[in-house]
Amino acid sequence: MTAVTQEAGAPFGAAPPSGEDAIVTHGLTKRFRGGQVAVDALDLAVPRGSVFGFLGPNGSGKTTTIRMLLGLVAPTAGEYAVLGLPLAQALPRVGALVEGPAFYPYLSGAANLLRFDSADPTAPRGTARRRIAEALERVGLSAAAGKRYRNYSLGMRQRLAIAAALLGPRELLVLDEPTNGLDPQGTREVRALVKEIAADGTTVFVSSHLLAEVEQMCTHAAIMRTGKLVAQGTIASLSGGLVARVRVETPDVADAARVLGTLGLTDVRPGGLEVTAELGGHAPEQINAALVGEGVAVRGLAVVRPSLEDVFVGLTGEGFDVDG
Ligand SMILES: Nc1ncnc2c1ncn2[C@@H]1O[C@H](COP(=O)(O)OP(=O)(O)OP(=O)(O)O)[C@@H](O)[C@H]1O
Repeated sequence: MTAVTQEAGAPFGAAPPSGEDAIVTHGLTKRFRGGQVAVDALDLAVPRGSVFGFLGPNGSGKTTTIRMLLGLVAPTAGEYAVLGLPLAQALPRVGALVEGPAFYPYLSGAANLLRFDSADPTAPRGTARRRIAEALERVGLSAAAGKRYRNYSLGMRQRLAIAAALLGPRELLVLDEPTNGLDPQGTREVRALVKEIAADGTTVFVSSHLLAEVEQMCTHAAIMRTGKLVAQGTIASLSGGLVARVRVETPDVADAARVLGTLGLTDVRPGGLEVTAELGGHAPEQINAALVGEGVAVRGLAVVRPSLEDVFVGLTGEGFDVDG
């Protein structure tokens, strides 16, 4: 664990068992000069093998946290461990994309990666070509390896940036807002790539201000608000505290409410032209069949599952789009 109160890079406890968390922080805090607390006593646990979404509105402290984890910014207080190792030993096993790397527009993707690789004094020269070919292969750019960077699409450019972070075997990939500024196609490419990389066994820690993106792409998430952790856990456990509801659109509101009650659904709420109720363990198709069987005119039936946005609103009383 790298602690502010002890020598930087000191390990946390004994050598980690293989199941240990990829990232752990305790009370991690960053106060900038001028008094701004960007990260406030953060306790984070990122399980190995997870795709961990670090979610928060702009200014909530995501980039500052990532910069601390990578040793780019010194914490004011608290401690952290990356891969259970002293930071100097951990970093060669960590690929990171924090600010997009500067690529030369007139060089090919492969030539740009070669420049990147050459700048790494720990990378053995003799195997550079193989490393680059493997990184390009991993991000699906083998066929475009010889194409000039300036002719790459936005998605290809970001995949090349991720390839630069994957030069060498990595146990952990840290991506700061990797879909920011991409077009829809590029966003799809990067999201798919993140899933592929995770499927190969690499832990991915990815920041985002997009709730839906984290819900789609990640197995776990931590939700930040103005430097503080609001909640963390698996995506299912985060929204598990909130229950799914069924919504029936019908002009026969009273009859529909009665049928839902008879079926054993709870918290039945009749409205203008709809009735909602907690779904519980009921199958939507059986609810529909029962309603129709009782002569209720069903215009629409939907299951409304709680989203991370509902979790955020439930925990903070605010919409997600608050600015830190
Ligand atoms: N070098 C700095 N000096 C002073 N304040 C800073 C510095 N860097 C960041 N901050 C402030 O710390 C807070 C958190 O910023 P940070 O960039 O970590 O948030 P973020 O969640 O990554 O947001 P974004 O997605 O907009 O980058 C913000 O209020 C920001 O203005």
